Amino acid sequence: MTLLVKDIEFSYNSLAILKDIRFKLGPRQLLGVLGVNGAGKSTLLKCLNKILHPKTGSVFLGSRDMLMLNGAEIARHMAYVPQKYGNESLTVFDAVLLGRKPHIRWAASQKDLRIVENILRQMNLEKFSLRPVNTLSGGEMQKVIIARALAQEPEILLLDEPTSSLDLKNQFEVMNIISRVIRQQDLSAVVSIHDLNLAVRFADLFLMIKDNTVYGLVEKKDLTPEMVRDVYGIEVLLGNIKGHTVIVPV
Ligand SMILES: Nc1ncnc2c1ncn2[C@@H]1O[C@H](COP(=O)(O)OP(=O)(O)OP(=O)(O)O)[C@@H](O)[C@H]1O
Repeated sequence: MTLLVKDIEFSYNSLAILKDIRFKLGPRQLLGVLGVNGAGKSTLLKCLNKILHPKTGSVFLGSRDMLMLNGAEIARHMAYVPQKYGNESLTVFDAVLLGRKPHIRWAASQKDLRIVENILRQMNLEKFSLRPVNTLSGGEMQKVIIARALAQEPEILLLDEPTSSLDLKNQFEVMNIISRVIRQQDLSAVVSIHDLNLAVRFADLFLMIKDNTVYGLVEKKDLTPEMVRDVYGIEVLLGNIKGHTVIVPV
C-alpha cells in the first residue's frame, strides 16, 4: 500500500520542528530519513503514527488517514521501533509475542506462537527465548524490539535508528532481514539512520531533512556529494567499491 504524507507541521510548544513535510512511499520500498542531530527525524516518525499530534497534515495509507484512527487501530497497520526503550523483565519470547497484541482477541493462537518462533529463528534470537529482556546486551535488546515490530506484521515499519547499538555483522544481518521482509511481505519501511553507508546500501530513497523541512526526496541513484554536504555540512566523496556505493568524508 502507498504511504502518502502531506503538509505535516509540528511544534514543541511554540518551537517549530517540522513544517511542510511531504513524501510518498510505495510498497516494498525502504525510505532512509536523513538529517543532522536534532533535525526532527524522530519527531517525524512519531508524527506518522500519532505518538505526537501534528498541528496540520495527513498520513494516508492507501485510502485511510492514519491520523483519524486511534492508537490500537494504528498498531494494526504500523509498527514503531523507538530509539530508546525501557528495560523489560518479560522473557524475550513474551516481549516478541507482545507484537501480536493488535491482532489477538482473547489469547494467543497457535498462529501467533508460530509467527513469534519464526521471527526468533530468523533473527538468531532463539537461544535467548527464555531470558528476561533486561539481562540482554544493548544490541541483543535492540534486535528483540525489532523482532517485536516484525511480529506485529504491519504494513509500515517505522524504525528510529534501528542499528545504533549493533555491531557490524548484526547491522547487516538486521538490515538484510528488514529488506527481505519488506520485499516478501509487501511492506514499506521508514528508517531514521545516521550511518550513511548503511543507508546507501539498504534504502531505496532518501528523505533529507534540513531547516525543519524537506531538503529533498531523492532516489539512491540520484544522491550527490553536494546534497550530503548541504544537509550535513561536510564534504564527502561518493564512490563505488565492487558495485557498492560508499560515502567517505574528506
Ligand atoms: N519533548 C521535547 N520537548 C521539546 N523539544 C524537544 C522534545 N523532543 C525533542 N525536542 C527537540 O526537537 C528537535 C528535534 O528532535 P528529534 O529527536 O526529532 O531530532 P532527531 O533528528 O531525531 O535527532 P537525533 O539524530 O539526534 O536523534 C531537537 O531540537 C530536540 O531538542
